[in-house]
Amino acid sequence: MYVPAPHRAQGDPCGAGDCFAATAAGALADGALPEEAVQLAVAEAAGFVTAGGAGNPALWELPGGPGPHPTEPRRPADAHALAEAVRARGGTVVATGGCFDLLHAGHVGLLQNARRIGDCLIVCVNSDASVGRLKGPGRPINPVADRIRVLSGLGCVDAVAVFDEDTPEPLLRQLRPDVWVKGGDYSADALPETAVLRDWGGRALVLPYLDGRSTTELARRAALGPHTSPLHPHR
Ligand SMILES: Nc1ncnc2c1ncn2[C@@H]1O[C@H](COP(=O)(O)OP(=O)(O)OP(=O)(O)O)[C@@H](O)[C@H]1O
Ligand SMILES: O=P(O)(O)O[C@@H]1O[C@H]([C@H](O)CO)[C@@H](O)[C@H](O)[C@@H]1O
Repeated sequence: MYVPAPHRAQGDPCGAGDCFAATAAGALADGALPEEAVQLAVAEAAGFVTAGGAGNPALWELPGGPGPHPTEPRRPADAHALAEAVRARGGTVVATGGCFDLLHAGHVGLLQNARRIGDCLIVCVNSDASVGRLKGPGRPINPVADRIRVLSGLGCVDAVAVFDEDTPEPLLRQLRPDVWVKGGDYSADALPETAVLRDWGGRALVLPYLDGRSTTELARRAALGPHTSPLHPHR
């Protein structure tokens, strides 16, 4: 399988192989297909070389300098700073958006697949007021602080940003992601975000939809309590 580098990387190639190997191994460990892992590793190594390779300590030095570091919990990055940093090293910024009220297997599959597309995944989450206007009375079930915490706990999510408007366009104009992702319950051509991304050459994608999973359905089943029928997990 031949995977061309996304761009001709000018810089110190020292460390590019290690960057490739580490990225590919991590992607495979996250469940990526071999071809996905190789594509991701090629893009990451090209970005590493462009950003100065092993000669640029900022790419490999731990915050606070060399030496043993406590395994402190990963703090969610600031979405705007993350997008800037990834773009500066030639990486691909992927973003998605939604309410993510009661997180379910469909959400997690979408987020994991979205992360594999680029070099970071930023989740744009509707504020509580925005969810209430969109989803109706009694929503959100989970306040935004909890929705942020749950999303930030997923290894595939690098940062979360909240927006209060009815649609994420103003936030997208600030983040300028290369790729905008939604689930298969949407059509990319019909998304209002598609036109916004086109302003800077970005593109919108829809990814596979896991049938039978939705927050609404989860809430309905939870309300039925023990009388609810079992979900058919194979679907
Ligand atoms: N079953 C699913 N499989 C894949 N993606 C999904 C699934 N359900 C929702 N998504 C995607 O997750 C994102 C957040 O959607 P949302 O929070 O509205 O989920 P939902 O479960 O449909 O919620 P609700 O039932 O409240 O409408 C959207 O991009 C949506 O396309
Ligand atoms: O969780 P949902 O219902 O997928 O989130 C909504 O998605 C809309 C979509 O991106 C089309 O614009 C968005 O406009 C809305 O603000 C919610 O995020």
